[in-house]
Amino acid sequence: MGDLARLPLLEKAPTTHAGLLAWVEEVAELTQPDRIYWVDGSEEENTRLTDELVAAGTLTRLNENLFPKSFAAFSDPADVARVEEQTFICSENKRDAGFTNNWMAPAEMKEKLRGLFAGSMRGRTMYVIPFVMGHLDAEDPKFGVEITDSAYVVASMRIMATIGTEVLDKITATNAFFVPALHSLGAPLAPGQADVAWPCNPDKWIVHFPEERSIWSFGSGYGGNALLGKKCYALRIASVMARDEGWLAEHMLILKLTSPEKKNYYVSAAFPSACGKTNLALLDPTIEGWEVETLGDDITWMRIGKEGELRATNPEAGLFGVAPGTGWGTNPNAMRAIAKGHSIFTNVALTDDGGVWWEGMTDEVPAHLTDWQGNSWTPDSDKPAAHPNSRFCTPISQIDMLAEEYYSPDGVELSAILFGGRRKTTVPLVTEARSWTNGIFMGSTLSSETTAAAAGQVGVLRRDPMAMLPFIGYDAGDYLKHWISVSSKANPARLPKIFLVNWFRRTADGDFAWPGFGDNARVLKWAIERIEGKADAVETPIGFVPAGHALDLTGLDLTHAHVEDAVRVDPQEWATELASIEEWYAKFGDSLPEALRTELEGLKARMAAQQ
Ligand SMILES: Nc1nc2c(ncn2[C@@H]2O[C@H](COP(=O)(O)OP(=O)(O)OP(=O)(O)O)[C@@H](O)[C@H]2O)c(=O)[nH]1
Ligand SMILES: O=C([O-])CC(=O)C(=O)O
Ligand SMILES: [Mn+2]
Repeated sequence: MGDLARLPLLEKAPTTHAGLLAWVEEVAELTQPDRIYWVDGSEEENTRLTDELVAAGTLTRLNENLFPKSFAAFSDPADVARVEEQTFICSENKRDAGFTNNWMAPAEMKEKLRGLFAGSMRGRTMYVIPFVMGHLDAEDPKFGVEITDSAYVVASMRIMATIGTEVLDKITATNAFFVPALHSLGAPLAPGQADVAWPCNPDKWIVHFPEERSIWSFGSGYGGNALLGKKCYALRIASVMARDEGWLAEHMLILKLTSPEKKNYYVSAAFPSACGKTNLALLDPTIEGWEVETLGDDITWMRIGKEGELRATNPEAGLFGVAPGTGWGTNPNAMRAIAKGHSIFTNVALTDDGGVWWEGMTDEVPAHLTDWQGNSWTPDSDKPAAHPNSRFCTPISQIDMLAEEYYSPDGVELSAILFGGRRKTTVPLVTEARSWTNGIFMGSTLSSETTAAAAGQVGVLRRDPMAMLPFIGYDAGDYLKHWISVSSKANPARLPKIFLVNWFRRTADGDFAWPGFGDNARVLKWAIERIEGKADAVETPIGFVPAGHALDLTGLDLTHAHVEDAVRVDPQEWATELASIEEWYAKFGDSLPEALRTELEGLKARMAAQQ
């Protein structure tokens, strides 16, 4: 302890992990906080921190009878979503970041960041949050330590991950490697300077050093920019770890489906941000006899099991879900979980009785609200009451339908993988891939119209491979090769079937071609029946789509012709699509796996044969 005595800020450090102590000291020297606080993760600590956040005006305490132990936060209007333009993968070589990422040389970026972080925590507390993504008792637990000057981040990380003393003790006892994840709001306080409710900096930098496995995030307090265990670690850094260690880190939900015959199936699904993962994960089936339970709603780690099966786990402990559109009608399971409290809402509207509201929560629109920017709001207002990317942050354990397998470090064997996006046209409701590699092709060419989950224009069509475009921590072509190489180690008979889905196709009248939400269980049923060799399909050049009569429409006001329309493969639309896919693949240059180019050639040939 002799060394520690020279570090007054670290005197009471609850660890002897030399690497961790050295890093905490280095960061404290750089950022100059008023004090250092080691987060223990306890209930008592959470009460204290949230009390302080209420006093500071960052959190608004909600009506205890409506949402127990819950709070609302309202961000700076310029800090409402992930900032992809300011997100960087700083690998040693530019080539290793690939064409899908922003890149800067690590030394240059470090110099820039050191300048930004210098003194950035003045007047604030520096919180040290030990955390683990996935199970603490996993064979190879994935540890991280987030240093942040935001107590809102501490309270949110407590919901989203396992944090605190039990994690730190294991890091110390096993002298474990941890991902150093440094976060600052970039809003130091001069002596006597009053704070604002949502401190942040107009200059935002979300930076990853993949070889070092470290994260530096500056200037934002929001979601995926600031809760560094989530997108930054569990996807971007983890995808690099996964490449090196032979597994996959994916932007996927996991659900468990039980058939009327009581057989269990596990399904994962990759959809881009705000394209329906949380809703599908918490699905309330509208067909008799089929049951859904949840394992995860946003991130899935997959590896090949001992028998060559593909196994999946969810490394997160909470939901950070899109609020608008989440309602008693569309997603009652999410609403029940939220209603249990212990939640933090960001950028939703407040009701006059101290509850929260957002567009789509209830059919009836309240007569008066306070909108997310603090303005008085009535149904006549021309702006939405809640920000389109407003979020609820809720412990996953509050989901009544949480599958017990969520708690198993071994995870579950997948039977099906869905890839999906938000496409008004072209992409059928559901298409079964012709083969595993054809399914990887579908994933690699996945496309979607952009949403409010990231800063920038909404509704622009872009390719989003495996829904990982903003999250692949290395070269995108290498990432696709890795998918092929990992799965080549599986038992081919045990590999899941792959399906492409699109809940967002429109009819000629502009309506959704498919009711979606709970009715998506009908699509899952067809997928499972295909796995069991029981359901009819029609072969198209892009894959197999349900025959009109093959989708269970019991209780729906839809006809077989309606289904045929929803799964139509339109030659004209696909001619345009093929040109767009060619353009997309050209961007990969040499790094595109040959097997996928062959898939594209096959699709072109099948299309041409149809003309
Ligand atoms: N029409 C239609 N809309 C849907 C469906 N599923 C989800 N949505 C809407 O899509 C939006 C986003 O849904 P989420 O389930 O929160 O999306 P997500 O993929 O979990 O989003 P992230 O948390 O950003 O990754 C919400 O407004 C939903 O109401 C569906 O089946 N049909
Ligand atoms: O990361 C966030 O801020 C929210 C999220 O889940 C996503 O955008 O996919
Ligand atoms: Mn997400």
